[in-house]
Amino acid sequence: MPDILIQAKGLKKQYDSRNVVNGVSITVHEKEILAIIGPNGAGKSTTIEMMLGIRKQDEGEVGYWVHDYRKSIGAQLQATPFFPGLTAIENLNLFAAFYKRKLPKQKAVELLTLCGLSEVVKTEASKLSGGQQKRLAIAVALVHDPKVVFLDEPTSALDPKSRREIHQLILDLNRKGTTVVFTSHDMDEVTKLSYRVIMIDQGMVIAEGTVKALCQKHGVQNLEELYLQLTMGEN
Ligand SMILES: Nc1ncnc2c1ncn2[C@@H]1O[C@H](COP(=O)(O)OP(=O)(O)OP(=O)(O)O)[C@@H](O)[C@H]1O
Repeated sequence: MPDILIQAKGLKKQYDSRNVVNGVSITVHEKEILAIIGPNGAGKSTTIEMMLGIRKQDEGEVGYWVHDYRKSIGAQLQATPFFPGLTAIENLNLFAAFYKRKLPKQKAVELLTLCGLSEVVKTEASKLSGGQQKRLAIAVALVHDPKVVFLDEPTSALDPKSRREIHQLILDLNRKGTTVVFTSHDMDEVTKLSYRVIMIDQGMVIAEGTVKALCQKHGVQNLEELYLQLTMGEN
């Protein structure tokens, strides 16, 4: 088993006295693609934000492979605030500066091209389409060559072609050694991309393993069936 990069243990978070994350433990291994799945409101984003250190847990702890982990983790969250009036490439440069990096123009254009944004390099970020903004958020997450990247619903709201391109981007990144943790509601996408899946429901981990092993264990044909079986009876 490759090295452990991040180990979250017993994470709990309450909002308004409601347990939205209720004892979640997640281990992220080096060079894997880990999918975190579960119904709307299950607590996936909150868990990710606690793992990123941007939301404080009420209980539990998160351990990292290095002390200064923020320098080596990238994140595309569901809403990435871009800077108004700045173009795609200017936003990228600004985010690079936050990491104390100077992004050479060629590298910035390469990254935008990798994320399918070569034609809108100089377009104001706020004028990009929803899907293009999502791609820019992914580019921003990669600006400092992170060792681990968290992508929260990287393909939601994308058209099928863009979705495929993001799949390829995730696979390419992983091939180059980047560890990827992502969330998705698309079970085919999860099956195609992930080495391992963690299913969260009502703030708790209800299943964990490879898609193949989980399907065998529960006697189902595919991940969607498993998902429906394990979350049945909920509204
Ligand atoms: N800042 C907040 N204040 C109050 N409640 C919150 C806050 N953030 C999240 N919640 C609530 O916590 C619960 C879990 O939200 P979270 O965004 O983690 O779910 P999720 O699994 O990522 O859902 P989705 O798949 O819809 O993105 C939801 O009921 C949500 O309304």
